[in-house]
Amino acid sequence: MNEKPNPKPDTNSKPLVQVAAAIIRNEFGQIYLAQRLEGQDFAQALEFPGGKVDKGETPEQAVARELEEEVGIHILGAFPYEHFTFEYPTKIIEFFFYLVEEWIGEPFGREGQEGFWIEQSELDPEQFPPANEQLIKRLRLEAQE
Ligand SMILES: Nc1nc2c([nH]c(=O)n2[C@@H]2O[C@H](COP(=O)(O)OP(=O)(O)OP(=O)(O)O)[C@@H](O)[C@H]2O)c(=O)[nH]1
Ligand SMILES: [Mg+2]
Repeated sequence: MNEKPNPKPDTNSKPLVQVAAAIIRNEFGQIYLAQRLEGQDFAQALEFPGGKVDKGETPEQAVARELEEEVGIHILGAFPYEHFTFEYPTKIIEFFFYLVEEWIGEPFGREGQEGFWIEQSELDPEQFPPANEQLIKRLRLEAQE
């Protein structure tokens, strides 16, 4: 065959995954974070609770379901905060991050993961998966306003 080399990286073969996650913020301006478990990608990293959007679900439905499953809270509202895609070596993720400030229940690691409340101004991008960098920077900046 006489195919020309393709100068662009072959991103088309990577699966595209939609992920919905929440910035859960309490009245003291602290944010609830979970620590990813052994066996998950980016194990030990901090994350915003959430997960993959299922077939037939909207991202908003997904974030509500994931928060019930992972941290045991029932959210009363979710406001779109950031929407972006990030390319990992093996997949491309489309992220839907929501700000959640009203919920019923007290978040805890329902799947055995550790949970922490951290001051918004003290979030550290290095503790999160690489996709979160810009988001963490924005949250830190907004905490100083
Ligand atoms: N939940 C969550 N996932 C994130 C964040 N940042 C980030 O890169 N991810 C990535 O997004 C993907 C979503 O993952 P997940 O493991 O939470 O998905 P899930 O809850 O549906 O879990 P499962 O696949 O074990 O059923 C993972 O590849 C994860 O590394 C984040 O802040 N929160
Ligand atoms: Mg998850």
